[in-house]
Amino acid sequence: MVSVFLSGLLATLVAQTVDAYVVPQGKLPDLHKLGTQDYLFPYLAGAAPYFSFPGNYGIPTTAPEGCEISQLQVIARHGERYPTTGRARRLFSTYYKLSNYTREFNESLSFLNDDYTFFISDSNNIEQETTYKNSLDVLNPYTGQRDAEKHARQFLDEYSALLENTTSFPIFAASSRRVHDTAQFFSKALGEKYNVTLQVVSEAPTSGANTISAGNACPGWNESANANITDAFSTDYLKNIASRLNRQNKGLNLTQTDAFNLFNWCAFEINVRGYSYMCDVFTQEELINYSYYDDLTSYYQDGPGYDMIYDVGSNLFNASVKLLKQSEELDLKVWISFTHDTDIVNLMTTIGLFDNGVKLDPTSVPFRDLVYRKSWQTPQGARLYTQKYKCSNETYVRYVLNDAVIPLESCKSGPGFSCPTTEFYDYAADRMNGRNFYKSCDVASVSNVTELTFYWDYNERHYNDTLLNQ
Ligand SMILES: Cc1ncc(C[n+]2csc(CCOP(=O)(O)OP(=O)(O)O)c2C)c(N)n1
Repeated sequence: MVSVFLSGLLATLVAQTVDAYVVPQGKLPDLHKLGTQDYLFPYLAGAAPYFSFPGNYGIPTTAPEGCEISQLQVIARHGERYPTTGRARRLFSTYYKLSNYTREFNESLSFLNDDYTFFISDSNNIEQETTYKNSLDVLNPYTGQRDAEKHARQFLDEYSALLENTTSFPIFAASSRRVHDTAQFFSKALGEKYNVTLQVVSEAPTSGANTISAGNACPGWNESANANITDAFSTDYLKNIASRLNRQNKGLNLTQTDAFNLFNWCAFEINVRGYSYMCDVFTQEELINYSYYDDLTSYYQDGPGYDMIYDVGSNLFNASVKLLKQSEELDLKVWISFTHDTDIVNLMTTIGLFDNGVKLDPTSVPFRDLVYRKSWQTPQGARLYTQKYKCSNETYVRYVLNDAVIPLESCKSGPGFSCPTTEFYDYAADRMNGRNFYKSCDVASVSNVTELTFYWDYNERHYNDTLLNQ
């Protein structure tokens, strides 16, 4: 009797354990495609899964011989995700067009003939991080959850010494749900030794300057400010894709907008499923055009091509420099924050990491002189590390973006191509001279909060803002 009861209990337990891991299995024939498309990621406009920065000179990211890290700041993008509401709407319109096609598909679209299911199968997932649970294939190696967990382990591997005397510390997250979830996956993956308090800092415009996401509190920003420049980029590559697919599939009526959407289909399907046959639609030339269009629009909307961005990025840069200057007095040596891609791009613009003064050319793809490659800078899970280290009696600052040391072109005389702090503080002051986020963005129209304080007042305020699906 007891043994019957025990075996019943065991069966229930096993069923529960197994059930906890029930996620879609994926299709067997697609096994060979899973996790094999990394070579495309640098061309997918930052929508593809994480990849290390390709412009890497191999400078070790660890502190140079004889030097010791005294402060680390991490600012990271959320991980792999489902498309946003706007993107999903556009993707569905192209998907409906294809799903209403009544003939057999040919050539690169023939994968749609098989029992293809669209990768957004539950609208609740829109805007959200991809996880083991909501991923469309149990073997998807690119979930945002896994990325954050792996990042946490990599961080511990390199920097756990900085937490030697600190087991309780804050991690800051903008209040977007996917950003928060990434911060939480990261925090949990640090292990039970650490007691992390997530500080969820509002990204609503009312938070004004006290935000990790200045881009969300900048009413003065105008998406079309430089549209006259970016619109000059030829859309022939999109027309070519549409006409090739229409030629191969009689009666199909794809437009150049559909062709543009297919790039997002390719990128986000990889986030969700771990592979995408849609990526095989493009030629290398088309991928290059697409990624350059992303560089170009980012440069003129969120980078050095739009003067206001130096003010926007100064909100975080100013706080970062303040933390660096206070490193001796502060108990905490590690400052970790999570936010959106544009905020990191804005920050890097003010820092001047990818600004060689050459304005991006909208009339053709540059090869030799292109240093502003947004499509390389902020893939899903992107991470910018600010390192401060001490060697003998000197201190230095340098940046590591997505596993690659990116020296400051005008200040790199220190060990490991770092910038001596004495010079760095002047450099930073110069970059932010006359810059004012609050004024330039007309923040006063949405908030009276003029200063970023969360790094200094989190202990009293306990930031715990409502999460937003944006
Ligand atoms: C300076 C600035 N203000 C406002 C915007 C408008 N804006 C567009 S996207 C975005 C947030 C980032 O969203 P998303 O593109 O979904 O990036 P992700 O969350 O994937 O990192 C903002 C604030 C902007 N791009 N730049």
